[in-house]
Parts: sequence; structure tokens; C-alpha cells
Amino acid sequence: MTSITITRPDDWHIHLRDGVQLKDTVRDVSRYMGRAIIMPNLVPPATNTVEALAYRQRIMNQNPQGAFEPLMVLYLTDNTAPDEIRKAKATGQIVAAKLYPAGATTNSDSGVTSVKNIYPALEAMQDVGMPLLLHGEVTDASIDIYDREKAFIDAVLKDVVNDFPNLKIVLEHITTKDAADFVASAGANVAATITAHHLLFNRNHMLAGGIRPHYYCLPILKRNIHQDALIKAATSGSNKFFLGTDSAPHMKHAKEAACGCAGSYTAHAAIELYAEVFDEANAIDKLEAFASFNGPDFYALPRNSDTITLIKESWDVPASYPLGEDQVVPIRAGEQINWRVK
Ligand SMILES: NC(=O)N[C@@H](CC(=O)O)C(=O)O
Ligand SMILES: [Zn+2]
Ligand SMILES: [Zn+2]
Repeated sequence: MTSITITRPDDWHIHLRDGVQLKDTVRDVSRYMGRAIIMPNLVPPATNTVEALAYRQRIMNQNPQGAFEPLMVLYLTDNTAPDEIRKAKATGQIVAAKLYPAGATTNSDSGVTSVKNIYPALEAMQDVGMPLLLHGEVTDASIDIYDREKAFIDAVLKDVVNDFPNLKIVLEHITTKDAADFVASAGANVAATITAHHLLFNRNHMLAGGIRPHYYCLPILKRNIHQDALIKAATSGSNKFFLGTDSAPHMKHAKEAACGCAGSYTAHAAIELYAEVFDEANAIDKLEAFASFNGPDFYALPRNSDTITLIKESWDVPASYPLGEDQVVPIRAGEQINWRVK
């Protein structure tokens, strides 16, 4: 197969940042994504309806190409009131709320210190049908960084799933077989996003033969048995897994540093990278559901009605792209990608 036409995809987890970086990030995501779930971990974070809608307007001010639609997300804190959830839902433009365990990842300092603190907000979300998005890692310093996702499932997620049987939950950017298995065996209200980089790479790519900071993201790349489990989940045809790039740009010098930031940039070639994975797994026929059907179905939004065409034809990825007044080094920088969008 050298070409495939699929329903226009959406990205169910992306970071567009703010300010001068927005023109570059919005250009990349809007090239062919119909919609995207926009992460709210700004500085300061978008914790209420007014801030989330103002952020949406700053995105729209970049005149995104095509009919791109940003879907906004509320950043949950220990103090998020149930009324704020209802207010956000009523806008029609804020479609989910995000739990960052405080200190778990980039710009999560204002996050939630104990999930019990947001139980009133979760009640309201369950009631109005607003999905809970999770950065699923514990922050306990005594837990090994490679075990933090599984520890989160055991210590937090299982309780939330039991206590809120009708709450829609997306375990974002899953990285382990444990997470894939948990989601697969949970009810229809529990789903997961999978990034292109966690499908393409394992921790050897980041650490063997030299430390490669552009592969450093959270949750951290795991060993290859986990990568294999993610590929199986994504290409299985299960409607519980869908596309969320977690494209998370950081300035080149903030990644190539003694203490580098977590996050990998893939918005320059998101669907192209996923196409490589699915093609390699002899499952290119499963790409459309993963990229274009399962996400909107889970969120109860309509599927996109037009299409894009991918061609199997390699191209050279530049060493970097502009990011506001700086540069971002993308995944596959200086190398080739085997698929392109027509
Ligand atoms: N994934 C990352 O490593 N980084 C993300 C935050 C996140 O999604 O956890 C970021 O905002 O940079
Ligand atoms: Zn995260
Ligand atoms: Zn993210």
C-alpha cells in the first residue's frame, strides 16, 4: 500500500503554549487536524472558564488554517468548585477537565495534591458528562520514575473508577503494558490516548549510546515490552485507544541543558509518524479508527466529514523549526519520515 485516504483526524492531547509561540504551534496542529484537545498547563494555568475562553481566543487569533477547532480544558486544582465545572460545560467550548498530580510534570505545581480534594468537582463532571483527563503518575519521591504510572493506577485510578462509575476518564499518554491492560479491561467509560513517540521508541532510544534529551518526556519512555504492548493496543482495533500526540514544545536550549525540560515535539508530523507505526505493524487499515473515529465517539462529538490522504514517500525533517523567538528540535530532526500528507 503506497497511499491511504482517511477521515480527517483529531489530536486528543496537545500543548500549544502561549504568547509568541502560538503562531508556530497553531500553524502545525491546524495543517490537517480537525480538532485538538488543548492542554491548560500554561503559566499561570487556565483554571477557570474565563481563562480557558480567553486562551481559546488567543489561539483563534492566529487564524488557524482550515476549519481547525480548539477544544478547551479546565486545569483542576484542589479548589475547583463544582459550579465552575457546570459553568465551563455550559460554554460548549470547554469539553474536559484535567488532573495534574501536583509536581508530576511540566507546569503542574498548581495541580491536585490529593484526588479526594476534587471529589466534589468529579461529582459535577460525572453529572454533566464532562470527561476527566489524567496525567497518570504518582509524585512520591520514593517511587521509581519507571513505576509511577503503574503506582498511579493502583493508588488513585482504581478508586476513582470505582467511586465514579459513570465518569468518562481518559488516561492520557499511556506508556506501560499495565496501563494498556487496565484500560482494555475497564468499562466503556475508560479510554486512553497514546503518543506517536511512545509507539516509536523505548528507553534505549533515549539512553543507549548517549543521552538524547529530545526523547525525554513524561511519563518517561519505558522498556521495549511496554512499547510492544502499546503498539498492540493502538493497532488492536479496540475503540478505547485513540490519537493524542502530547506534542509538547520546549525551546532547544531548555531541552539541551544540565536539567532539561520534559516534552517531545511531534506536531510537525503527527499523523505521518503514526502512519509509520501502523504500517510497520501491518495494521495501516486500523489507523483511521484510531486517529479519526475513537476520539470523537468517546467524547460524543461528531466525526469529521472530510478526508486527508497519506502517501508512503520519505522526506527530510529539518534540524529545528521556529518556536516564537526561539527554536524547537522535533522528533526525527535531521532524519527521514516515511509518510507524507498529500
Ligand atoms: N509530556 C511532557 O513531558 N511534557 C508536557 C506535560 C505533560 O503532558 O505531562 C509539557 O507540557 O511539556
Ligand atoms: Zn502529562
Ligand atoms: Zn501533555
